[in-house]
Amino acid sequence: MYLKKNLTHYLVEQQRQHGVVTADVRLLLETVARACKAISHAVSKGALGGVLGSLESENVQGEVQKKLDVISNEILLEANEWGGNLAAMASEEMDTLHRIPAHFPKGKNLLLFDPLDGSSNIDVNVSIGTIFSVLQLPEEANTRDVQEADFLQPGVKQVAAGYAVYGPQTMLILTVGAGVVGFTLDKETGSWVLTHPAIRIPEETAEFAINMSNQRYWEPAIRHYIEDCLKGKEGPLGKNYNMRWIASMVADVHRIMCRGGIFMYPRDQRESVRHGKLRLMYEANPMSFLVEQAGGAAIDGEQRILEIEPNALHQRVGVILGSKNEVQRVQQYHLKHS
Ligand SMILES: O=P(O)(O)OC[C@H]1O[C@](O)(COP(=O)(O)O)[C@@H](O)[C@@H]1O
Repeated sequence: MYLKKNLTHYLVEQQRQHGVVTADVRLLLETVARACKAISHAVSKGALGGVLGSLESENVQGEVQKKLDVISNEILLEANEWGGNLAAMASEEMDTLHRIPAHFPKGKNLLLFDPLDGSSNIDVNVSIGTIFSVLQLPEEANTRDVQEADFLQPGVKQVAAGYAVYGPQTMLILTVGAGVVGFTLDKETGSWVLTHPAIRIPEETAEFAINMSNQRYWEPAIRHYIEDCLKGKEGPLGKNYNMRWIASMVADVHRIMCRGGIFMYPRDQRESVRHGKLRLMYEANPMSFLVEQAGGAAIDGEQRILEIEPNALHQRVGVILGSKNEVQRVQQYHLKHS
């Protein structure tokens, strides 16, 4: 064997032997992966490429955009416009949907992405990533212009999801609904090599990830849970917990994919930010699909995230995901304290 199994080989197998991915979704995923390579290249240049720092613009959420947020968004749009596999795209960085221009063939899928997640880490050389989700275009939209409402499908309808993490290695973690696999970018050959053929999240953990500085805004359930974690072996949970917080969801979730843990960005008690920080369509849904496919669980507090009926493209939700038994434990705290 001279060549290691790569992304194309894996996807062709999923299409031909297992029938879990269609030809157009396979080609679409290859294009997204190609875009991630270009983003990885831009990220790795840093100050040498003049790509660090902020712009004067704000995105639809009122957040200041980093240069690399905008560059990554452009790369994903440009790579995916002409392939004929998509009807429209939606991005955390754009106010509304982006229809495939009329001079390109219109496909039957929808792509959603957070082009560069973990903005606060871009300029300080800490891992960041790209998150993406693929939905099918509803039948009735084939004969008319795509609308925002066509994207508002619950996460269980996703046909594929994944993320690329730009860290010490560049990796692509992917699900097409048949488990979770991981590829490492071989920068010499430019190939996404299958290095993690069956990612599983351990059911038990004693490691949590949460931004502790928001403690005063948490719901009572999360406050009680963390208080009990901090009591360690002598407390009601009977074990000593460790805390990790990178502040890039991609990197925090990737750690959980590798060794288990629980990640929380809970809902906020303040009226103005009641729904939490993370976006359902670009962050919570794709990550929940991946986590469940790896044997973990993902809830907003009480409810399974993948079953939430979305009401807006940029909707925010509480996110609690990771090792199954620990997520269920937090769900119990919610049932008890709500
Ligand atoms: O600044 P905080 O509260 O630590 O938030 C960090 C969280 O925000 C995010 O960076 C998302 O926000 P951005 O999309 O603006 O990057 C997540 O990746 C991360 O988990």
